[in-house]
Amino acid sequence: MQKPQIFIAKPIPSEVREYLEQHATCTFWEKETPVPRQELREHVAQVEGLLTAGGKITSELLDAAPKLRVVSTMSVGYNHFDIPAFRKRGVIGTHTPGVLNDTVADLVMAMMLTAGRRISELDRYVKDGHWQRGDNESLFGLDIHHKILGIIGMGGIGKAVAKRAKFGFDMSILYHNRHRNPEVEQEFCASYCSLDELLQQSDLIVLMTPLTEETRHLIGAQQFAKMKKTAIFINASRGQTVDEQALIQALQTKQIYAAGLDVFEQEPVDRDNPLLSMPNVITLPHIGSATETTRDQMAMLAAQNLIAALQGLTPPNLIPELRS
Ligand SMILES: NC(=O)C1=CN([C@@H]2O[C@H](COP(=O)(O)OP(=O)(O)OC[C@H]3O[C@@H](n4cnc5c(N)ncnc54)[C@H](OP(=O)(O)O)[C@@H]3O)[C@@H](O)[C@H]2O)C=CC1
Ligand SMILES: O=CC(=O)O
Repeated sequence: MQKPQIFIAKPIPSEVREYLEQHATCTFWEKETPVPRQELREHVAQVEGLLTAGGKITSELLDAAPKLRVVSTMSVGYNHFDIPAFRKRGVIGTHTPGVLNDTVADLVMAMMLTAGRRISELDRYVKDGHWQRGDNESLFGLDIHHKILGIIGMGGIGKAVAKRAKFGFDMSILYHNRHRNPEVEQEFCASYCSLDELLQQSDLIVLMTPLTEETRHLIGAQQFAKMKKTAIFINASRGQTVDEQALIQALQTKQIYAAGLDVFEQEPVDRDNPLLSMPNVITLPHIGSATETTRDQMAMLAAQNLIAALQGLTPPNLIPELRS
């Protein structure tokens, strides 16, 4: 049987490359920079399978790809896929849930601790030579342990955060999803509550929902107004789940204490974005899953999803909305 043609739109580890070459005729994009749109259009016009990571897969791109049968993204989020367009054309879409949960949760914990104990700010303070003898109360921060953590989006990553927070830091867990999850409630003694209750009661708030039409700007001015003045807000989901102007205002007016952000409405973030000059805001370049081990696992999973679907099998991680 002839091997399918595939385009791999991002650099991948050599063992994943070898696996793909066993099963398909491959064209690899070798550069770290994203494939320019026109080049992507030319490549997808020739292939049955695409392995990607972030660029938008629109109906216009799918129209330019008459042979394309499968698009596999090396990410758990798939808000860059036009799902109705996939459905209409019968294109299969896959993603990489699970393998990154612990790595993203570690980063969320790191942001909570960094924001609470002001680690970035105080690191700068020492390096800039401001440290003097004596106990300086202006350097004090907030505890994380034994506090109330509210998780909005208690899915794979949310649960990995809850585990660390409950068993590592003795925190009490509140959560808000569209559906209650009795297992989560039992495992972490977590309490289900409305979004408003969670915002009002939590000392730390972690936003971990996918980006959908329902969650776009889920957290805006009204929601920040409900938070405690000592609240630490962490977003590692997608930038568009938060109204960034409202977040800036909440920080400027001290409605909340601090924020940890791995994602922004516009990425890369604008250099003149006010969030970048606030000492109580941790800013990271969307690196939630970015460890070598986890990225290798994600690349292999994305490759296995792609090949399984091209072979007519049900891929391990078919996008939920595309399951029949
Ligand atoms: N910063 C980074 O590098 C990374 C970011 N991400 C982002 O994190 C997101 C979550 O990943 P993961 O945990 O694997 O996803 P899951 O699908 O496992 O969990 C998502 C959770 O969000 C809940 N949810 C969905 N819609 C809503 C809503 N409207 N209101 C409240 N809760 C909602 C779901 O519960 P229910 O269905 O009951 O509502 C579910 O529990 C990804 O989609 C991605 O955007 C992921 C990896 C890395
Ligand atoms: O943002 C990363 C992802 O896996 O989704």
